[in-house]
This record gives sequence, structure tokens and C-alpha cells, in this order.
Amino acid sequence: MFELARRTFHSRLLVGSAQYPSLEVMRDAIAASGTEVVTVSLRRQTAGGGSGNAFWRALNQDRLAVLPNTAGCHSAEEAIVTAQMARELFDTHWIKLEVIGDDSTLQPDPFGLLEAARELLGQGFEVFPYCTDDLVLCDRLLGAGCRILMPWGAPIGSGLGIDNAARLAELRRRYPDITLIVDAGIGAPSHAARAMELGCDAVLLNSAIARAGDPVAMASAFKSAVEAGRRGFEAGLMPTSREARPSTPDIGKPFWHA
Ligand SMILES: CC(=O)[C@@H](O)[C@H](O)COP(=O)(O)O
Repeated sequence: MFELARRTFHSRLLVGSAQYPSLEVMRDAIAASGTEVVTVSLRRQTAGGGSGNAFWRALNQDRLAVLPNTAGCHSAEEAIVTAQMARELFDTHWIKLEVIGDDSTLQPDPFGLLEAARELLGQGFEVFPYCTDDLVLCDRLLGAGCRILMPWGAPIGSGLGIDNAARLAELRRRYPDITLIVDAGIGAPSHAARAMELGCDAVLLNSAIARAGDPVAMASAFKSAVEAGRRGFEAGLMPTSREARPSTPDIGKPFWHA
């Protein structure tokens, strides 16, 4: 069981709803992933508009929690207005807060993010901030009242995986009680397993499933990887060392004499 913003879920995999080759593939991939939380961009997918009705039917909202996001926003003001509209349209106070600061890396703007987070927390939102792994920024976001951190593993859509394992581990060590979700940059199931082995509570990804050769099969692979990574973390990974240590220390001695 996994507690997220005072709600209980079984799956630790959160999935995006963009870039799928078709709505049918999106629906089947989301089902195969086992996810219970799907993030939706207000700016790309307004409820009831354009392909909206078919989109919402495909999403199966009875089973899924919708996490609206402010993808595409480049300032605190823009993100705040987008979040307010999302609250009206989707009837949820959850918001995945994205304020992009650099267009080539899609790196979040830490200053705009913090400003928007403060304002939205004051307005009663549950803020899921898409951030870098910068310790000072994360500390400020928590100080502002965030209870969830969503640091990237690598730039959005890059598929590079966990480029910052030491810093994610440090965030986990410093803040054992906050909800830590790796958001962005995951390219392969092994990357998701790695994030979970580091002690992250969950993983959010989109491109690696939507842009896979077979998104439905890939979604199922990610489901298994997240579960395996979590089980590995809970089992307690062995300490690592640069020095070899024989796995059979006393070769030649029968084990009952060891
Ligand atoms: C869908 C969404 O919210 C993305 O902005 C998110 O950050 C996932 O990134 P990837 O596409 O790299 O998985």
C-alpha cells in the first residue's frame, strides 16, 4: 500500500497521458501499467473539448485519480492561473506544478516554482512540484509546505534514466517522511527499478511507455520493474564496496566445518 496525499493506492507507478499513438493504445497501456494515478495537461487536454470526450472515456476516471499538471507554463503567474482552472475543470485540489525555466532542457525554473508553490499552497492546493534534485530548492519547497517532492531523474523526454542517483539518495536520507517521486527522464524499466531501489516512493513517467515500440507491453514491464525495485528496497540492499569480497570465503572447507 502506498499513501499519496492522504489517499491510499496499490500502485507506485504514476503515468502520463500524452504522446500515445492512439487513445485505444493509451487506454490499454494505462490498464497494463496498473497505475491508479494519471497526469493530464490542462493546456493540452481540456475536459470536454477537442478530442476531450473520447479522451476522458478512454481514461476510465472511475478507477483512476487524475493529477492535472501545468505543463507548458513558463512563469509562476501562468502556472497559478492554469492550476486554478484545473481545479475547476477536474474537481481536484491536486496539481503537478511545472514551471519551465529552460526550453532546451525543460529544466524547471526554481524561483518561479517556489513562488507558485507558495501561492497555491496558500489557496489550499496539494502541490506536487516537478523540481530538480537541488537540495536548497527542495528544502525551500518543503519549508513552504509541500509534502511531496518530484525531482527529475533526467530531462523530460530524454530517456536517460537516473542521472542523479547520489542526490536522490541524499534527498531520501534527509527527508525520510516526505513523499519522493522521480518525475521525468526515465527511459527503461531498469531506470524505474533503480529509482525504487534508492528508496523513492514512486515513479512518474510518460515518454518511455507512450513512445515504446509496444506501449502496452512496455507498460506491463514498468509495472513489474516498479514492484521489483520496491521489494528490493524493502528487503534491504547489501552494502556496496569497490573492493572484492569472496562470496565463498573458505574454499575447500566443507560448509558444516565453517
Ligand atoms: C507527463 C508529464 O508530466 C511529463 O512532463 C513528465 O515529467 C514525464 O516525463 P517523461 O516523459 O520523461 O517520462
